[in-house]
Amino acid sequence: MRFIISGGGTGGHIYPALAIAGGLKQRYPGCAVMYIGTNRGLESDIVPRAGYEFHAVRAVGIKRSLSWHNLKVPWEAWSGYREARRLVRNFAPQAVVGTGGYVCGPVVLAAARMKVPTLIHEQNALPGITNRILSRVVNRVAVTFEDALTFFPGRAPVCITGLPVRAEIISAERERAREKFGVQPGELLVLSFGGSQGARTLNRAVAQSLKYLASIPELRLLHITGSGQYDQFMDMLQGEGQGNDLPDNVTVVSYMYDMPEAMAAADLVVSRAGAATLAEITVRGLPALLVPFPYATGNHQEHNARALVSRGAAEMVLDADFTGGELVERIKQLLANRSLLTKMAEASRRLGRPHALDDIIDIVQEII
Ligand SMILES: CC(=O)N[C@H]1[C@@H](OP(=O)(O)OP(=O)(O)OC[C@H]2O[C@@H](n3ccc(=O)[nH]c3=O)[C@H](O)[C@@H]2O)O[C@H](CO)[C@@H](O)[C@@H]1O
Repeated sequence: MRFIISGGGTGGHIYPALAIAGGLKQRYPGCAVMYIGTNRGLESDIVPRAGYEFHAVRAVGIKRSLSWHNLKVPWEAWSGYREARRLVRNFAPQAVVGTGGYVCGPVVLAAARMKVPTLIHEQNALPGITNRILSRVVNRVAVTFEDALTFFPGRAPVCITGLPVRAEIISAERERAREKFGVQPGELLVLSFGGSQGARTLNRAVAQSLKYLASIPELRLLHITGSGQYDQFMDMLQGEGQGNDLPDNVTVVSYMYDMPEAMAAADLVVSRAGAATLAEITVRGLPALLVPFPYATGNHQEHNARALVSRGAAEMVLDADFTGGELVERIKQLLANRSLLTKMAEASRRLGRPHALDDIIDIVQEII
């Protein structure tokens, strides 16, 4: 068996692509997987490290504002398409899977026109432009959120599969994890973080409210600042009159390498609304307070957050309104209403899709 996977630009498209590549290797032992990306995207670094054969093609996105750059677009797009066509022809895959990002355009289009079975996976509740266009030519579309269905009214059948999460997110044991993070029986662990890079808005709100949060006896806080933002967070704490010594029930780290255990130990998550984060939260059945990153393309994080909020799994506060005072208010309300927290947890679990990867590979099996 031979498969081509394509998706790139940011980690948000690449990690699901790698998860799908891994799923194919498991389902079809000995299969060959080729990954097509661009030389500029993060994929040119991550994919070879993950041990996959990597090829680059040219791919361009149209700038939304008037720009000279747009004059180059037709030529670059045509060149990329021809490069992709050549790779598909020579590799002769049984199926091609795209996970979004500009580079998917030429690759999936070339495959579809050569009658190779194609599937695209969309991570967000508000689909990206490339996937929306490709949905007209592919055999199948897989989406993470039910809310994305309306954007794919074309002829290809659309399935809700969810987004594959790391196996450890599902398997991490809660009791062991709580012991590891020093959570005492009866304590409620709030896990706060701002996506893979951290988020200044969350850091500021946590710094502003730390004194109050630390004074709640049944609460324990695990806050992740983001790799580049730890020192800045500590400066913010100083500015709030909090010394460098953190209260006993507060732990602050710059990056959490062990997110599966942190999620397993948590009772409430405060975070941005990236698709991977939400897939992890819902697979673990955790209630969440979401603060969407307002500058994500098309404001898609707000759409992602609303997909959880509208089903009672989360509350949302917009970035502009998220202050220390607001965080305290929301946490106070949730602590005072444990039955609401339980209901949110149940709603979250109902949205979780622990079998996302299997379901996606099943679709690949169907189209070949
Ligand atoms: C800023 C931005 O535009 N982000 C987009 C990007 O998300 P991006 O991939 O940056 O962010 P996500 O929230 O989807 O994922 C963050 C990942 O990092 C992990 N993590 C985070 C912090 C930490 O300390 N340790 C750790 O392991 C989380 O567990 C999660 O797996 O692509 C997604 C899918 O297209 C989109 O939904 C997001 O909106």
